[in-house]
Amino acid sequence: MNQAKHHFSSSFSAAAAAVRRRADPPRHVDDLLPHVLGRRRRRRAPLPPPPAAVSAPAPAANGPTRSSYVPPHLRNRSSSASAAAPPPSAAAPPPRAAPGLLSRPGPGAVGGGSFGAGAGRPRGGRAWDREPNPFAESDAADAAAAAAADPALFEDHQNTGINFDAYEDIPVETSGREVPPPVSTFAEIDLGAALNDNVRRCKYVRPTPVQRHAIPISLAGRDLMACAQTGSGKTAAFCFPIISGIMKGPPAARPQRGGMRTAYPLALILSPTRELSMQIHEEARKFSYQTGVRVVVAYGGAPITQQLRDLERGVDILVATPGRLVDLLERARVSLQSIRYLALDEADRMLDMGFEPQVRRIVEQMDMPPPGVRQTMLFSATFPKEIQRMASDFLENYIFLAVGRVGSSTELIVQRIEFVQEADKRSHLMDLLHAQRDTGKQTLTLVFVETKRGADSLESWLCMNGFPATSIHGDRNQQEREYALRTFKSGKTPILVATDVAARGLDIPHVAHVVNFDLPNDIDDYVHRIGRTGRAGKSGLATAFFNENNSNMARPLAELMQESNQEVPAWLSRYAARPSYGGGGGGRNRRSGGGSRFGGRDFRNDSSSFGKGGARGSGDYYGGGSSGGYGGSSSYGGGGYGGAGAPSAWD
Ligand SMILES: Nc1ncnc2c1ncn2[C@@H]1O[C@H](COP(=O)(O)OP(=O)(O)OP(=O)(O)O)[C@@H](O)[C@H]1O
Repeated sequence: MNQAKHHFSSSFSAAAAAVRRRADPPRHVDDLLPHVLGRRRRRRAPLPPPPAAVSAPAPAANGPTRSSYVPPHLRNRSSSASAAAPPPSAAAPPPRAAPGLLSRPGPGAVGGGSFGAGAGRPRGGRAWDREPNPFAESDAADAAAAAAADPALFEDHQNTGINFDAYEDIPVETSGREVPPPVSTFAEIDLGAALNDNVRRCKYVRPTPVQRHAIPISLAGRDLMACAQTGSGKTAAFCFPIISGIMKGPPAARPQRGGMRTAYPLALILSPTRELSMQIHEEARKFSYQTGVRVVVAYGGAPITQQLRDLERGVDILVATPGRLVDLLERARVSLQSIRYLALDEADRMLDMGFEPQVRRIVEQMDMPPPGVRQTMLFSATFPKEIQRMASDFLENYIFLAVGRVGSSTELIVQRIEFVQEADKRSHLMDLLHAQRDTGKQTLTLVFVETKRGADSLESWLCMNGFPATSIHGDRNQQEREYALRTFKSGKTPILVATDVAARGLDIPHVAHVVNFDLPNDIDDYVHRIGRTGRAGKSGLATAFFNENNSNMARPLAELMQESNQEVPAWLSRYAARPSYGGGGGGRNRRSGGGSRFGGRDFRNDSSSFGKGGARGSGDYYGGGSSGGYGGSSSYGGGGYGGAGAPSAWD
């Protein structure tokens, strides 16, 4: 075992040494591990032309221009409404527009009832509002990089997908009736001029595979259950159709009931963590900039008063964590009766035992329109069949989309498993960090541990040993959590020690290395954790420390690694082959046999299921429920999640 540890440590050091020998300083994690990545390395595309060209497109001579753009659902408004709210004009900003604050349609102008009918917001009086430019920061960074002629910095702000070709040969499965065909380019999709402008501002040159398939399906009004690998662009895949649909849809009818201060969003996006909700909100704000579509976020741990004020100013898209949303619904400050679109990000997490009761309450027991009336989209990188079965309650005549295998990890992430005894973990981590430091490259490292106490103690120990670190977990207050993320992102504390609260969805640029200091008990949690690196076509490195305590993970890990073309250490294969160590006792870790995820992917095609809801209570949901069952996952219980049924500690 020590031999195995030694082998991998030395291969890492050899990689680092090889990097040091290079003439050019390495700028990428590919450079960190040339021996591993050599066989898969792709040449980086030449830098595209300066972004100024794409961020400020010249209006077409005859076609519709941004200056004449009026969201379609406003075009047939009554003359009194139009008199009160002149059409928006990006070309003719209001006199008070300041740099970075561009004009947008005023609250009375867009969204009809959705913009706070009965929500107490001024209607018709104010024609223009000031919408902070969500691109200001990246534009400034681009400008600074261009001025400094530093191509490295410049490259970091490209979203052209340095290695997006990596996704091209991924197998795609769709099932369901009359599946709309995929598209190859954004130009083929009628998203609307204002949203197209934002796609360009985001520097998305072409859609990722999940976007190519999911966006046409959603634009066709179909319900969707979509599974695609971490970092492959699922956020835009559900945001674009929602924003486009709201822009083009009919004005919302003013609800008859409800208090004067009740907000009536048209779309609801639910996500499991506060930080992920904040991130989706930021993304959605960029996508909806100057479209007149207003996005508000509500999550726990932050003062509710500001969120109430935001809601009062009007909301089309509400991004929320379940706990805070239930609170708002109970106070009658939000009504779901106008909901047209429901999206669940990390849908499998939202429907496992920790969240399911709250989510069912929101979706089924409040005033939300039923499936078939609203449009529902469920997205995740992992989708166990038992969760698919539950999720089908929320859907009507839906299409199932799998980009890559359900629950697989991307080949962009180099996975390494090292045998490390508990007592040696800290010194081993130190070796890795030293090797990384020796490369001279400033990168971010995310270290996952199992418990909140473990996170605190590892953070202190790292700091004491000269490695600036911070931590995020459920016992830290929201301010501390946000501060930790900020200092990590900025590189001030380039090591973040985290529980599973940071495992899902977070898109942090420059995370080059994820270390599973403690492995989770659930292979899906592992997939999400390592997915914090190797995103958007970039490569990444994930190292996990394995020992006897993780024996139930041997088989699922070996299978996952094999599936994503990783070298499986011989000792891990031997562990995996032991009948008692395979994690084959059922529960979530079972990847093969029994019609689980390794076989068919849409549970409706599984011969053991009987269509919608037909197989509930049988098969792999309750069956085999020994280890690794839903409530028993210590990554949720002991880690950041506070135990099954207790997500409110961190939402
Ligand atoms: N078409 C595109 N072109 C270039 N970059 C893109 C495109 N679509 C998304 N991205 C970028 O890819 C990154 C990952 O996207 P996103 O966070 O939506 O991934 P995800 O699939 O939701 O991942 P996870 O499963 O971890 O939640 C983001 O930085 C996003 O800006």
